[in-house]
Amino acid sequence: MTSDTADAPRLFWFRDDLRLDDNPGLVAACEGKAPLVLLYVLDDSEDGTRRLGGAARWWLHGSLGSLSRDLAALGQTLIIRRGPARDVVRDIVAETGVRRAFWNRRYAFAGDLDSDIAADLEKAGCATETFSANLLFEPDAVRSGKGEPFRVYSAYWRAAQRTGEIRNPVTPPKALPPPLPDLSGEPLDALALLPTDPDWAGGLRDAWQPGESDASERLESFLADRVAAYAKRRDFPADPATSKLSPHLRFGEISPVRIWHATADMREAQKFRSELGWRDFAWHALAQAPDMARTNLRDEFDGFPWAAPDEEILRAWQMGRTGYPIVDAGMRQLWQTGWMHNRVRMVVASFLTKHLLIDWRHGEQWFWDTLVDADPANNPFGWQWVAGSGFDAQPYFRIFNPVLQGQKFDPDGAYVRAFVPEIGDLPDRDIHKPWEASPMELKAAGIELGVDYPTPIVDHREARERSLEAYQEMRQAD
Ligand SMILES: Cc1cc2nc3c(=O)[nH]c(=O)nc-3n(C[C@H](O)[C@H](O)[C@H](O)COP(=O)(O)OP(=O)(O)OC[C@H]3O[C@@H](n4cnc5c(N)ncnc54)[C@H](O)[C@@H]3O)c2cc1C
Repeated sequence: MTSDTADAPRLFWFRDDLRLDDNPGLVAACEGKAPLVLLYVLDDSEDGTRRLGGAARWWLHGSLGSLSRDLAALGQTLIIRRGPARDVVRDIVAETGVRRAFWNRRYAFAGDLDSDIAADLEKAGCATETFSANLLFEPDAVRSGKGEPFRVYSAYWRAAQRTGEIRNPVTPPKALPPPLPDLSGEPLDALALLPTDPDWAGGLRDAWQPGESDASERLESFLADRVAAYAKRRDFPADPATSKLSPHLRFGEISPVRIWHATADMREAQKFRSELGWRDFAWHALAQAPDMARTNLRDEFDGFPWAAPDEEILRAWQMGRTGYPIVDAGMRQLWQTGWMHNRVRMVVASFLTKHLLIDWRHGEQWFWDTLVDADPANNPFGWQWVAGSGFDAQPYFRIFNPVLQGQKFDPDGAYVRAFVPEIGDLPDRDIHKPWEASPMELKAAGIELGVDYPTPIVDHREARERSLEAYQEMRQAD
């Protein structure tokens, strides 16, 4: 390396790794004294990445604000720019004379885009160095004995753990090289990530604080108070039993490697750690099928006879007005807080695809727009898993009964009462099936069914038969 290159400014490009702790690319970029450009690019061009939905944009605003403040405390500046990443990165390198660029790796379509950008930069005389930072095991690192990727989680996870030690986390830099004077970006507000007219984000503000420090506090409190009961209580949506780290992980405010090592000596954390394995597995699947948000992983589902789109029915599901309390509670939790409990995600996704026979892509898109943790791998993976079209999926013919799911996982109705308050005065016996309450009970609870709360939009038994027939039709056509 010439001294010219050693003194030239360096670039670290932040993407889904909005943190200082355990950020290998950032640490490498900080070696030496050359000035450092710290860049974030908001790319809505859909070239290699998916345009973020509304709730995720709200989160991103908070996360970038928090990162900017943390960097400012170390004398640095986050340069925020907008536009197709390929153009923005190429331009900033030309503008600043950067000769070495660093980033943490992305995968699937985003990985292809990064390879194109690296090739552009090499041509312009700028070397690139990339790092593993956001998964425990990168998608290509886990292979069967025959060198094949996996389609079954249990085999994948066994093989992953045989591939060797997970790297040690790196500590955050104590000091950062100076910024380049006179280099400017856009103010965060100019990205217009927050909703204004109307401002629907009140519930999100009440529920969350994006940013690295809240992520690590959440991990600490989870490990101190809740991890021991996680395996037993994680399916009960009224319990604060899970970590709620998903949006922090989605935006890389906390590293899975940091979490892995923080739980190394906790036997009781095994189940929790295996959920991080599912996250890796979803990325392993996305790397095999980058179009997973649009294309069935099992192609016999291409012939599935989904119902013709019915806006009114879809709207009832989206707004939590199906008449099935556990489904409605989940959909309202999502709308109000930008998050939904995992068990209930499975129930509402099953209800959409099986009871309503609506193509899973409609649900996936709604989640993409409304979840603060909307994730390019986990979201389509979760939808295809429930719909039956995915890798290692739940069989299509396993159809959740929303009443039984409610009674089993929300036995005293606390979750339903929190999000469907208009039926909150029904006795526990009826809370998951208000249509079976007696006229006297309904009156005592102040409910007129069909007026204050809907009657079920489909009958469970009929819907179940219809969806099993649709499944048979697909199998016969295949
Ligand atoms: C239809 C459907 C859609 C989903 N969409 C998303 C999504 O867009 N983003 C997302 O992060 N998760 C998604 N999930 C997975 C799961 O519901 C959430 O990760 C989990 O509810 C987040 O809550 P938590 O952080 O408290 O999880 P915890 O139980 O505390 O788990 C810790 C972490 O492990 C990962 N994890 C947990 N469960 C899963 C899982 N089943 N699959 C993959 N990773 C998992 C998450 O990163 C999570 O934060 C979806 C699941 C379904 C059924």
